[in-house]
Amino acid sequence: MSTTGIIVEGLVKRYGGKTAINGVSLRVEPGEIYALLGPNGAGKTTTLKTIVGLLRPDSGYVLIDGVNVHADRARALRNIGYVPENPVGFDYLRVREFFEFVASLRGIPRDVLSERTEKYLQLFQLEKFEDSFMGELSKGNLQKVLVVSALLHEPKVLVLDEPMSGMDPESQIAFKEVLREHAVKGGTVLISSHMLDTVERFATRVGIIADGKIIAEGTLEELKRKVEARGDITLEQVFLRVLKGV
Ligand SMILES: Nc1ncnc2c1ncn2[C@@H]1O[C@H](COP(=O)(O)OP(=O)(O)OP(=O)(O)O)[C@@H](O)[C@H]1O
Repeated sequence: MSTTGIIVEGLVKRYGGKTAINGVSLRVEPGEIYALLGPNGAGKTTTLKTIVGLLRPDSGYVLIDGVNVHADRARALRNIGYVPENPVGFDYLRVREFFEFVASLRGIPRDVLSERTEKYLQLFQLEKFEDSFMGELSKGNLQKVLVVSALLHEPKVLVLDEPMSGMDPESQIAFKEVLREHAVKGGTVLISSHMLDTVERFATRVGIIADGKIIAEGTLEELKRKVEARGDITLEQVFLRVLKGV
């Protein structure tokens, strides 16, 4: 069986006595955009942080393109672009300097960096902020800068925690296009979101998590069948029915 993309098996993560995720398993193949949905506190952020190696699971494992994240984090990270839920920057670095810093960590040559930053700054309407300090940016613009920084090394796997929450509509459109393009080229995308009407239009598969467990998973059509819905029904309605156990 192929081990490319994301493989998550039996993840359990506890914070002290509290079990945040309890046996989460999922697979995201190259070419897929998998949306992880769930109510507040369901365990989305904990799952994503564990997948990118920021948290160590109490049990279970994660393979990114065949590399065990918790056994060989440095190697696994080469293939991951991660955008955290709460954007945090380096207040006294200019946007341009931040990208140079990321490029030096990632080993991106100067000419490649300038080509990529030009492309993404334009795409996300960030050109005029290139010389701004990160600490001066609005939340949405900081979020976009972090999205760009996660794309700079063109990772195979993107893990994105509610990346669109602060973005204006034009940037959301550009962002969705970037994700589609990434998937079409054989990349893998795992995204958490509360924006169900948006997710419905670009996710190829959806997982619904509640109380630390994936309670339903599939394409929108498969989920509709699961809740025995007939006719036109939105992802939002499917989501509510799954949570109610209908
Ligand atoms: N650092 C922490 N210490 C203790 N408990 C935590 C910590 N982080 C999260 N939790 C708890 O773990 C559970 C899962 O939280 P998590 O942030 O993963 O959920 P989420 O689905 O991302 O929520 P939201 O949609 O509100 O962002 C919640 O009960 C939360 O209170």
